[in-house]
Amino acid sequence: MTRMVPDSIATAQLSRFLGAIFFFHGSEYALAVAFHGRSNVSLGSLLVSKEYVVAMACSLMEYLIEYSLFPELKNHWWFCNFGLLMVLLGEVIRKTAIITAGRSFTHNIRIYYEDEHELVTRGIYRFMRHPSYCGFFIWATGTQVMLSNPICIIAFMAVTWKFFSKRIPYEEFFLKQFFGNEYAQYAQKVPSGIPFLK
Ligand SMILES: C[S@@+](CC[C@H](N)C(=O)[O-])C[C@H]1O[C@@H](n2cnc3c(N)ncnc32)[C@H](O)[C@@H]1O
Repeated sequence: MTRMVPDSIATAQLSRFLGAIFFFHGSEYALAVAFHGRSNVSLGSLLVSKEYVVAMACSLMEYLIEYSLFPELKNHWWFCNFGLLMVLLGEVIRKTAIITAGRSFTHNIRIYYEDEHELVTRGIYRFMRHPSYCGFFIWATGTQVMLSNPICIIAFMAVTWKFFSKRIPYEEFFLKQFFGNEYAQYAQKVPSGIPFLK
């Protein structure tokens, strides 16, 4: 006999998902304002791009389709709770990175050196060069584990990985220009923080 998923479970899962999204974007914007001042922060710091909205809409679609066709797929609470843990861990790693880097952390990659920009190698940056990307990678995958979305778990991991595989070399090209040998030595010693990216 098929075990039906009561609507209250879907409500709880979707509430967690929406809660995670609102918290993530709200806190990104709030931290940007705290470090850079409201007049220097645009709505871009909410980090809501067209591609991102499409990805999240697809994940909701996958959830609703699977919920109506295979409700038992959504009924593994240990798996959803594991996703929630990933979301929390991703948030902690990312926000620790933002707070550690302070004014050196900008949502847009700096392509010109500014006086307030110091090379950060302390705190969480001692263990990985791109902790905020590592945190986002775990957070984004966690949102899909939370929804038990098999297709989007793989798709989110692949798309985010590809995105960072292009962004990191671009960002580091400028960091090497700004900080020269100091950054080159740091990059040799410390891993990126994204699986399979040096
Ligand atoms: C979105 S932040 C991401 C920072 C870092 N990649 C991370 O994942 O934590 C991008 C900005 O941070 C700056 N940045 C990256 N690593 C840095 C470091 N170790 N010290 C200072 N600034 C850094 C870059 O110059 C860029 O303007």
